Amino acid sequence: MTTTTAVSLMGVTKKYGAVQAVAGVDLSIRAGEVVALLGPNGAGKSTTIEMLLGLVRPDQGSVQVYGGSPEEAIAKGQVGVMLQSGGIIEDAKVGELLNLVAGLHSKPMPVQEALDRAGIADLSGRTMKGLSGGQKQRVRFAMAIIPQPDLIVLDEPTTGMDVESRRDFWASMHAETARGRTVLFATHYLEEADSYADRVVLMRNGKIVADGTAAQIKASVSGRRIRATVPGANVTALAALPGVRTVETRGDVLLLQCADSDNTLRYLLSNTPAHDIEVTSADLEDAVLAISDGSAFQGEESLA
Ligand SMILES: Nc1ncnc2c1ncn2[C@@H]1O[C@H](COP(=O)(O)OP(=O)(O)OP(=O)(O)O)[C@@H](O)[C@H]1O
Repeated sequence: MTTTTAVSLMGVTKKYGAVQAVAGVDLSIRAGEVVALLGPNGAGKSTTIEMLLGLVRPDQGSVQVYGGSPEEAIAKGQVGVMLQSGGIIEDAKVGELLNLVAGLHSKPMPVQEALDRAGIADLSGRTMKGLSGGQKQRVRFAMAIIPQPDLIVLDEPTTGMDVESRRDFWASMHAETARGRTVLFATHYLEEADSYADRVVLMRNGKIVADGTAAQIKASVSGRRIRATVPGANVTALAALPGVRTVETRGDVLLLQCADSDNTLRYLLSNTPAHDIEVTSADLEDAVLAISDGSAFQGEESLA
């Protein structure tokens, strides 16, 4: 069986004035994958997405979507897009806007179905400008799925949503991925990447610095976190212990990141009045922090 490549970026770069927004990205996404593009502000996520959609032309490199140009894939209705802003007529009613979008595509799903799938059937008669940020995001989601696309691209889709709306949104999204759609979404939320993506692509300074499952990325950061109450702790002495990466204090509570937790525990129990000790594995947040400050990997492509 051949696997279809949905997206292929090769050697893509983009500079804005002196800012190297994207500094050489290679990314291939197979049909059916759900990929999170994760990274801090200014990492180059939106620029990468804009190049993938043909909205921004790369300085160098090539972009292919389903084997053709992004423009061709979009014209064929293969790509549904949900960007952070734009695409909305503030004076239009939700239903009217969706009818307008449906009219632009050759095989749209019925507007009522898009409303239902986005969980906004009750908003059909409402004017866009009266909606909350989270409700507008759901309308954008409905607009993205109307063409019945093979690939859905979402740039920070849950910005402006509260926790419950985010959960509902991802439930709707899950129904789409269960239909076999390929999804690429940019996010700042680690738990979204962890919970909803098959694959996490971490960007920093315009480059991909890690690419793998959330579990692989977590595993790349060996070590443990120790939390303990240590009255009068000598932070300098603890920070100097072999295997201790960082020490944070919150009153008498210490948080230690350690490559060698056994050694650190032995020290704490023998040399300090430490109590209420908890030891936990590094989580995705630790991994991302470690990768982002460059301490986890020597090479850029360790997981790629
Ligand atoms: N149109 C533009 N003109 C000038 N600079 C830009 C433009 N778009 C992006 N940049 C710059 O390129 C860099 C990458 O920006 P980009 O928006 O791609 O990052 P991001 O990872 O999506 O960030 P965020 O999470 O804040 O949305 C930033 O330094 C940004 O200021």
